Amino acid sequence: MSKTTNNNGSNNKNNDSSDSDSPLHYLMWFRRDLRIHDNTALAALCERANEDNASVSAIFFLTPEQWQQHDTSLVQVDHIARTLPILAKDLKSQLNITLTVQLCPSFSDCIESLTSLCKDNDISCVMANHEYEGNEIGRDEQLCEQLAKDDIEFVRWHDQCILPPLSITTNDGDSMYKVFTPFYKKWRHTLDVSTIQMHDAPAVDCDDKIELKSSKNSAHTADDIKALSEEMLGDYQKTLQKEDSLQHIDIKAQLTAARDAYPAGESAACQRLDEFVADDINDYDVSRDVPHLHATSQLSAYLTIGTISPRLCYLQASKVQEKLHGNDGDNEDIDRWISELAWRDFYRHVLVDKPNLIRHKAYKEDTDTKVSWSYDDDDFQAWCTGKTGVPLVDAAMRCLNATGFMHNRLRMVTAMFLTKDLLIDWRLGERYFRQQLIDGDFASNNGGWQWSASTGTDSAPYFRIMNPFSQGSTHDKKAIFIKTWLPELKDIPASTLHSEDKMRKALAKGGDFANADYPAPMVEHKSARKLAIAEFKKE
Ligand SMILES: Cc1cc2nc3c(=O)[nH]c(=O)nc-3n(C[C@H](O)[C@H](O)[C@H](O)COP(=O)(O)OP(=O)(O)OC[C@H]3O[C@@H](n4cnc5c(N)ncnc54)[C@H](O)[C@@H]3O)c2cc1C
Repeated sequence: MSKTTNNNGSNNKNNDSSDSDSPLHYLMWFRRDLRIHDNTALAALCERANEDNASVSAIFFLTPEQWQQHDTSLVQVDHIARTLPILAKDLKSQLNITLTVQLCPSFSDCIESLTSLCKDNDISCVMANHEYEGNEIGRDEQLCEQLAKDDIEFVRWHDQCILPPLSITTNDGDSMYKVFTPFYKKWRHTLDVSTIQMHDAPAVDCDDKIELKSSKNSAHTADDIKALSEEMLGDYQKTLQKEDSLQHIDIKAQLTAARDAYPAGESAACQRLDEFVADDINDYDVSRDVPHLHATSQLSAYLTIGTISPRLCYLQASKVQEKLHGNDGDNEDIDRWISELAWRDFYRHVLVDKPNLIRHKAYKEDTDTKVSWSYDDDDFQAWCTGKTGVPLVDAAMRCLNATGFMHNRLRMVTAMFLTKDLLIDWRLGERYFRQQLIDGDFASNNGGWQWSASTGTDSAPYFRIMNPFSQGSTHDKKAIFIKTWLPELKDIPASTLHSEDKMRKALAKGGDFANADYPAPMVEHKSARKLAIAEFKKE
């Protein structure tokens, strides 16, 4: 286990149970790790509590102001809100821990609340899992200082990745990999030669529980947590509804779709993993690029808020690989899926190595001065609303707006279209995705956008620009996905939908589908491609 602490974890007067007869109280601070199994901080805290005969309480802060500042989507906030009562029940029944959920709009409120919670309740040790984004790091550092003043320990554990950020370094020293393939080889090798640690928390023995004294904006039972979370969600929804840029989203329909697709809680996430590993992983390499098949795991929403551990995902996939293909057995499907989990780790490693990314900087800094990005609002709105006249792009954007999810291949296609065909600044697309995605996650989203815009580390070469029409013909041959999301195109043959020239002719005055309620392609791909390449070639 690798951890960071505001002291060395030893000789702390508060944690020496022999010093005093009064029982010790410890606190688990849940953030993006809303699960019980293989939660590194939770396991460490419960083990220590049992050694010290201490009680354990848990806290989660609802931070709507901060979420809004980070463009967290309503569907993701809803997913968190739906998960909390389930977590509260599981903690109580399985680990003898009470979860308190408290409304603390911003991170500075969290620092204040947590400090007074610790003082008021005689809490001597707080544990949490690391978060790697800028504001989160700043919050934790400030809190560390605050708590240290009162000799309260604050210990953080690496938990979000399969292998902790900065742990995979180049062979010649300690620099970080900038390219995925060598990173992946080292990552795989490290996992092959060492046993991966899973951390399951023991139930807490000490019954001397404290009910956290906190403000009226807090809840301690599953029912009260549900009510408080729903109230916060309603306010969050109202705030977002005021934003002009989101007027085209049917928020209620999006919420309903996301709730149907993503039942909340750790058991639901584990069930999804089991089903994927049993039914779909063996076809992954072939089917993962066909959007209408839904052949990927759809675990990202759970991984993002931490209702499932990435190590469990890796272990389950490895077990199937071993069972079906033996110890040395390579299997392209399973290898491919594991490599996607490694991409998730890779982008977190990149973020920790280059914290500037959080300040909206391009990884390849020269692209920030060289490329004259467009900020044309009409073009951007056409992309957001799925009205570009490019069927695969529009179908993907309408799917995102309606469900809060978009298939990986389509994320690449739509991101490339925005940044290369429309030459719009990738940061606008990155933000829009965060505002809609249920799995919105800074590192993976930023990584995906900078890959597509050719501004990132190991990104797509600037001259290799996807043609969104050919992408349709390769990955949605019969246009099943396109027609699902663009019913106005249902009568147009797939071969027409996959050809820019044919579409222009079909939709033009006198064309076969001139009456279709659908615009002609807003740019000519061939000339847009030339312009984009010229921008990147500039000295
Ligand atoms: C422009 C763009 C933006 C993206 N934004 C996000 C985001 O905000 N949050 C997010 O989780 N993923 C993001 N991705 C990565 C990827 O699209 C999603 O993780 C994937 O579509 C989720 O579906 P799944 O769970 O079925 O994935 P599977 O194919 O089943 O993959 C398993 C897991 O591996 C991880 N993973 C897969 N592909 C990638 C990838 N390219 N980069 C990083 N991790 C990956 C995810 O955690 C995923 O759940 C983005 C990709 C692009 C190109």
